[in-house]
Amino acid sequence: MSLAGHKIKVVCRIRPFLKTEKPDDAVAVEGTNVLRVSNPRDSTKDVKFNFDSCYGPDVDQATIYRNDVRPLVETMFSGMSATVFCYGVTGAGKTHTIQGTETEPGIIPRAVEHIFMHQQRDAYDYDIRISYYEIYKEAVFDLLKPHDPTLAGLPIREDANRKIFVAGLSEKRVTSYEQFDSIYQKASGNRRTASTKLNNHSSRSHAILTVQVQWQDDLSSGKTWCGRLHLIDLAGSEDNRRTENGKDRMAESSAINRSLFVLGQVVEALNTGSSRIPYRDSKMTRILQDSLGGESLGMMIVNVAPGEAFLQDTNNTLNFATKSRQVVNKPVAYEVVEQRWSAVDRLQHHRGAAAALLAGRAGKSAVIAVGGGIKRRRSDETMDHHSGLLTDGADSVAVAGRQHVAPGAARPARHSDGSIRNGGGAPLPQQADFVQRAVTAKFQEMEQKSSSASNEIMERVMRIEQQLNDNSSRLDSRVVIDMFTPATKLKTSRGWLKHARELEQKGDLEKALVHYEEALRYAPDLNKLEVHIDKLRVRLRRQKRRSSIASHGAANVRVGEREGERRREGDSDDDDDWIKRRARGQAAVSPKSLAFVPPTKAAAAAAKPSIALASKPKTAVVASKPLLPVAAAKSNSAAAAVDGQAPKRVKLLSNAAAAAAAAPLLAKGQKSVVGRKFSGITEGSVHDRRISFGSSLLNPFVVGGDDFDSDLQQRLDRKAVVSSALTTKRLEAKSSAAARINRMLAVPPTPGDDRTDKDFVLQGSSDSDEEEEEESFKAKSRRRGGGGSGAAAAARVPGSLGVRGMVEQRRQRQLAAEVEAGGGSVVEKENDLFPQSLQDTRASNGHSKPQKQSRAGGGNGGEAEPRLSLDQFNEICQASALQMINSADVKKIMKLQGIGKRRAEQIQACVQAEGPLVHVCDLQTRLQFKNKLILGILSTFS
Ligand SMILES: Nc1ncnc2c1ncn2[C@@H]1O[C@H](COP(=O)(O)OP(=O)(O)OP(=O)(O)O)[C@@H](O)[C@H]1O
Repeated sequence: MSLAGHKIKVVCRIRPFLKTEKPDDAVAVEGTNVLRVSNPRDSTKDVKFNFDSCYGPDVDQATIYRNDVRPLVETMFSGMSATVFCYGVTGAGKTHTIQGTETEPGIIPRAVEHIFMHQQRDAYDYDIRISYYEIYKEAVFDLLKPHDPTLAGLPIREDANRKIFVAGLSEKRVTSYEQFDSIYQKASGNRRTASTKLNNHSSRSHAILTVQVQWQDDLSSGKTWCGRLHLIDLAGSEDNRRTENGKDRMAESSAINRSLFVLGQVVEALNTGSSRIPYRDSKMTRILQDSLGGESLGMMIVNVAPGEAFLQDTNNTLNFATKSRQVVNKPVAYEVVEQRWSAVDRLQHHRGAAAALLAGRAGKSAVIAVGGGIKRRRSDETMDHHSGLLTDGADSVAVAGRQHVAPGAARPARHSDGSIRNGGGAPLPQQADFVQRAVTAKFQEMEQKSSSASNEIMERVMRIEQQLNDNSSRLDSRVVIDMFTPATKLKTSRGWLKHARELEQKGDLEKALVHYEEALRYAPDLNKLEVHIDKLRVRLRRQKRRSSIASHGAANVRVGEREGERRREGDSDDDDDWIKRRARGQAAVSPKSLAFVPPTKAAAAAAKPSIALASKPKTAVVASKPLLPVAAAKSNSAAAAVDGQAPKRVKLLSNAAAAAAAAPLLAKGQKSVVGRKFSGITEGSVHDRRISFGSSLLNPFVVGGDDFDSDLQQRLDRKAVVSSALTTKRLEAKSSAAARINRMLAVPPTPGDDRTDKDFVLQGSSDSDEEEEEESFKAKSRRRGGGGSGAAAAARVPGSLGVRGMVEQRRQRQLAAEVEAGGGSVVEKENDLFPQSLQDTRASNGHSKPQKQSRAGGGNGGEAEPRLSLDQFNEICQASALQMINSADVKKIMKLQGIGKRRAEQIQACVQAEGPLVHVCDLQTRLQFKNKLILGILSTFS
């Protein structure tokens, strides 16, 4: 039986005036179902509302129950679900209506009493259970259990019949009204209430009591029916200006108002036929889902507070109630409400299924009917359909406790070999025993499987729910994965694995690793995969190290080529490209760094070797013109090797020479050897460079010999020791630099100071600052080819000699000295500073000073220039920084380390207002700059 569209029943009740209220006639009942309300905008006019029933303030609880609620409760005994909920503003009498008082019991006690009376009257054995919970601040709490603040709210779920239920909610079986009353009173004490300005016992939550009645109408039929009654006391909508709620009450109030707002939206959506009904937008509407447009019977009691004071609220409430009246439910008839299988039914079903299975294995179809003489149930039919094992019961004969085969159907027979085959006639007793045993065993097995599976599923669901509650704010990926079934996990894992393998085959190890790791997340038991991932990680690390070494090696050589230029990461496009090409075997050496030509015959022919290679060179000769001073300083052994018979180590050559040296090897097809050796150079060079600063005989640009690899290996082994020593050195250097800066900061020199530090700026130059200044200007103008303008020079600030100016000055003086001493002309001179100091280094190491061919007649008569000490260099930095600062040019100033536009403008203003700085440290006194910043400025040039 099913009821066609059933509109929600709306009943209106006006509470009497409280003692504190001043009576008026703003709201009144006319007849039995009309409510007259003064128009809140114009009190001279009235607004009328029609409802199913309207009750004035003097109507008692019993009348309302008898007239409207009782019929609904009765529907329970037809296996239906019904919901009664009270709606209204705070203090309108909802709790009074649904719960009542001891002297005036409300709907709940009356309904339960009615159910028990029904039980006594009927012959059925009713199983009555109650559950009671509240929705407090959008969380569901079980009221039948003592309140535990540490517990998170319970989740709301939907069962297979799309019925809403609260997972994990406790149910209590009640056998008498007294028992119910004691439980209910205790549970009501757990409900959250508080005093507000409008209600001393204001409900702060929505409370839902569910009474479930279950019974079996006929033992032989096995039909179990279940009717449910939901009695809901909604919290009242609140105007916080009137309730004067505090912070806590406000939070509760906003949750209440929000859920009531969603309720309004649900009703609106139902009335407009919207495709989306926002039930899920609040817990309360989710609970009411079945009662609003669902399959329950619904009734809303609209509680109205009388008096003008509530007129606006009353109007809103009644408008909403009017809209709700249009909501149509489609209650489902009791015959499909719920059907439970008894254990006997299940056993019989499985017996039948197993017997059919056996018959099927025997090669013949069998039509076996099962059952104890009872009529077929709809659920049986469903099972039959799914299993495909049982056929229409109309053809079958069912006798309790025995199996019967349909007339004409094949029957199993026992043959001499004991096997069961198809045969005619009635089954033998042995056959019946055998089938019975097989069926029982099968049944037990299936039972076990299904119970363990359902246990497992339940456990999983509970675990997931727990995790979801624990991680309500964020959905952890573990939680998400846990939601998958084991089969899905495995499938997903396989998908990741497939992709990972493809990527690995393509050589994209990094991505492959990520995919493998994903696969492992879904299938953490795959030990082999774990091992494979570990291996892949090692491979990847190696690969990265190699490529890092390669790139550093290239950069290292580039450092040599650019002679002291600071290596900047990211400017190695060509080298990166080269590295890639090298990996493909298309390039031998970096185009920028080493002068190693591509292995083409044309290049080989074009190149003219400037050095003879040994007859059986075991190594490639790789060279680059520029040398780091230290590399050259350590190149004695290499030079010796060049002069010797077996050039196992060869000094760096010019680019062309290196190309020429490499060409024969390449031409002879020793590309691989060259490659390997080159690879050795590249790989080793990073470490070599570091080590060569120490004591190694090899320098980074010299390579060769069988012992190279072993030597390299040894040095790599010592890498850790050396690098830690280097770190210590660097730290020492840093701290000493900092100390120096601090010294400078402590006693800032002034232009008038007597410089006792002979290393300062220009060693051996004029004693006075004026002379020094003049000298620097001269040097500057000389560097510019004498074109320096006097005005520009005059604008220079004392002590602001630039780095280039100083270098130029020194060079000029040296040249003059050389010309004076040797009388020869300087034909060509190195422009760079370092080759000279390199020579000085060699000289100071006791080696004969090599004479450059280009210095015609130069001899070695020139006075060796003293090395530029670190202090000198710092002073140069200082001077340069000052020059930039005193230029008062924002753009220039901004080039200093740590100086942004704002600071630069500050400095500019300061210089313009107070004149040029004498010392960078003056920034501290003038502009309150920190020492750290001054250190940064100075480091611009270091
Ligand atoms: N029909 C009635 N007869 C007598 N007193 C009533 C009636 N209805 C309500 N009251 C009284 O009005 C007051 C407020 O009622 P109640 O607590 O039921 O309001 P409420 O709508 O549940 O408020 P809230 O939403 O804040 O919980 C109570 O003191 C209650 O006793």
